[in-house]
Amino acid sequence: MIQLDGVTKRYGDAYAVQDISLTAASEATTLLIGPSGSGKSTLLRLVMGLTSPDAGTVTVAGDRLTPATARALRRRMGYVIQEGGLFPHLTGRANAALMARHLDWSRERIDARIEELTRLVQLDPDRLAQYPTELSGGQRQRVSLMRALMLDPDVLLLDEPLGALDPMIRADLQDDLRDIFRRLGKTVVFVTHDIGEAAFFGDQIVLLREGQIEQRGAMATLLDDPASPFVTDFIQAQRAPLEHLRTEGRE
Ligand SMILES: Nc1ncnc2c1ncn2[C@@H]1O[C@H](COP(=O)(O)OP(=O)(O)OP(=O)(O)O)[C@@H](O)[C@H]1O
Repeated sequence: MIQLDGVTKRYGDAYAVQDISLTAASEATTLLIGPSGSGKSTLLRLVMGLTSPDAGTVTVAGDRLTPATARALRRRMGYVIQEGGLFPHLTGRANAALMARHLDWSRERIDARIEELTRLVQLDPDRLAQYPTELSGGQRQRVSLMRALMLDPDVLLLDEPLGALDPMIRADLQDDLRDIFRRLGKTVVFVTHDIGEAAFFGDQIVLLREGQIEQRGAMATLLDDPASPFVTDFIQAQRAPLEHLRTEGRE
């Protein structure tokens, strides 16, 4: 579980995140959505301890995040970003095993974990000998997910992990990811711009606006009982595929 209490982060005079209190439950997926600049990535970075709040507290799996605990707590969190963030000079395997090697895991233990994760993320094991530039976007994100899961973290944070993928690969990975989240039962926090993706994954949807929570709840609640016109506008701003064909009377 992740808990934020009254968390504020300012850059200069501007609030990136303002007085946010939020619980991301265990064994559930919390979706952060909102316009560009609304504070989604800042929230994830605050949870990772990559940036510290000006006010408020962050608690991860029961432990309060402070400069003193951040390093150890970060090992209990897996983090995946849009382009994967893999090191280009390391093979897929070396990228996935990086933290385990840093922690002096034995070769046997690393090999066993890599094999287990390769099966979980459904990656052809041969791909692991390749460098990130030799992999497709979807394969890269599967390796990124392996890296994030290597130490079997309590928490998985994903910042637009599928944003750079073409629609068919994206749909494939969405199916696989949802299955993986359900199987692992971890606390998952997932940032996306895409309403459809949020609805597909989200047990809880948190819609941010200018660093504050505009509305949270199930997607059906945001649709049927919007807290403000902004909620409706945000949801409706995303066109359904082929919508224009209908409005042009071609269906
Ligand atoms: N390191 C930084 N220095 C200064 N301002 C920052 C920094 N990081 C974020 N901000 C500002 O904080 C606000 C929130 O940014 P953040 O990246 O969290 O938004 P976001 O919702 O993730 O946006 P996007 O969807 O475009 O990724 C923005 O106004 C941004 O310009």
